[in-house]
Amino acid sequence: MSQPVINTFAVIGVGLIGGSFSRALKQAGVVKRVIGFDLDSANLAEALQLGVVDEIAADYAAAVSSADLVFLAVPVRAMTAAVSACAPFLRPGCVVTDGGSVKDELVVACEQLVPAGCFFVGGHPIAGTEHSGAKASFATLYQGRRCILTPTSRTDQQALDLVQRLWEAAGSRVECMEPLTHDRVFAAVSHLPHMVAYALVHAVNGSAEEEENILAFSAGGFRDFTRIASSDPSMWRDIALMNRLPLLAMLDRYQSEFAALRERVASGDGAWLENYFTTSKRLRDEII
Ligand SMILES: NC(=O)c1ccc[n+]([C@@H]2O[C@H](COP(=O)([O-])OP(=O)(O)OC[C@H]3O[C@@H](n4cnc5c(N)ncnc54)[C@H](O)[C@@H]3O)[C@@H](O)[C@H]2O)c1
Ligand SMILES: O=C(O)C(=O)C[C@]1(C(=O)O)C=C[C@@H](O)C=C1
Repeated sequence: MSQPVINTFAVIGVGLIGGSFSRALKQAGVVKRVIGFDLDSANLAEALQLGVVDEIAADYAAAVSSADLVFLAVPVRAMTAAVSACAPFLRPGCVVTDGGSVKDELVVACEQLVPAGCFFVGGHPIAGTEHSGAKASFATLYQGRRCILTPTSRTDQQALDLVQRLWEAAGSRVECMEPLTHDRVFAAVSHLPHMVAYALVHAVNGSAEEEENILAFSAGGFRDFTRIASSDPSMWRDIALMNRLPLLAMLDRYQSEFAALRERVASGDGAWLENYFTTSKRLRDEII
C-alpha cells in the first residue's frame, strides 16, 4: 500500500509508546507536524526538547483541534477519560486510535465517545521496553514487530486502512484480531509473564531469612527473567485491572501448572521433570 501523509498528528501521552510512534512516523516522512500533550509537563517539555514532537499543547483541545489523526498512548484506565476530553474538539473526519495493551472494554467505550463523522480504530503495538517517558522513546521500536488492530462491526474501513498504513510506515507487521480474542491472547503471552515476574521478585526477596540482601546475589537467570518487573507500576496496575477476567483465568492455569511441578519436585520424579523441561525448551526454542 502507498504511504499516507498526515498533515497534523496529535499524540496524547508522549511516553515510550506515543513518543516512539511519533519518532518513527517523522522519520518515515509520513507526518508533517506533530503536536504532543501530556499531563506530566516536565515529560512534555522533554519531548519537545528531544524533538520527539514539533509542538506542545497546553490541553486536550489545543492538541487535537487541528489534528487529522490522534494517537492516544496513556495508561489503559485513563484512555476513555482522555478520549472523552478530546471528543468535543475533534475535526470532522479525524481518525482516533490508541496503543493500549487491553482492548475489549476500551474499544467499546471509545467507539461510543468519538463523535459522528470521526472514527475510532483500536490498536496495540507488540513492542516495548521496561522504560517509560519521552526520553525512553526511539524511532526503531516498532521495526519488524507486530501491531494488532482490533476492528469491530462499527469500524470504518478507510480509517482502518489508514491506521494500518501508518503502523507499516513505522516498520510494523499489522494483524487484525477481535478485541476479546486479543485480550485473552495477551493475558497469556504478556500480562501473565509480568505478574509472574513481579511475584518472583517478592518471593525471592521474602525468602531472605539468613542472607539479608539476597537479591544482590542474583545473576543472569534472575535478571533476564525479571527485567519486565522493572516496568511502570501504574501501567501494569491498569492492565491487571482492565484485563481482570482473562488474566485471572491465566493465573489459575499457571497456579495448577506450578502445583504439578512442585509435586514432582517433592516426589523426586526426575524422569517427569526432564521430560517437562524438554517440552518447555522445545516450545521456547521454536519461537526464537
Ligand atoms: N510499555 C510497553 O511495553 C507497552 C507496549 C505496548 C503498549 N503499551 C501501552 O501504551 C500505553 C502507554 O504506555 P507507555 O509505556 O508509553 O507509558 P509511559 O509512561 O512511557 O507514557 C504514558 C504517558 O502518558 C501520560 N499520561 C498519563 N495519563 C494521561 C492523560 N490522562 N492524559 C495525557 N497524558 C497522560 C504520562 O504522563 C506519560 O508520559 C499504555 O496504555 C500501555 O498499556 C505499553
Ligand atoms: O519487552 C517488554 O518490556 C515488554 O514488556 C513489551 C510488552 C510484552 O511483550 O509483554 C509489554 C506490554 C505490551 O502491551 C506489549 C509488549
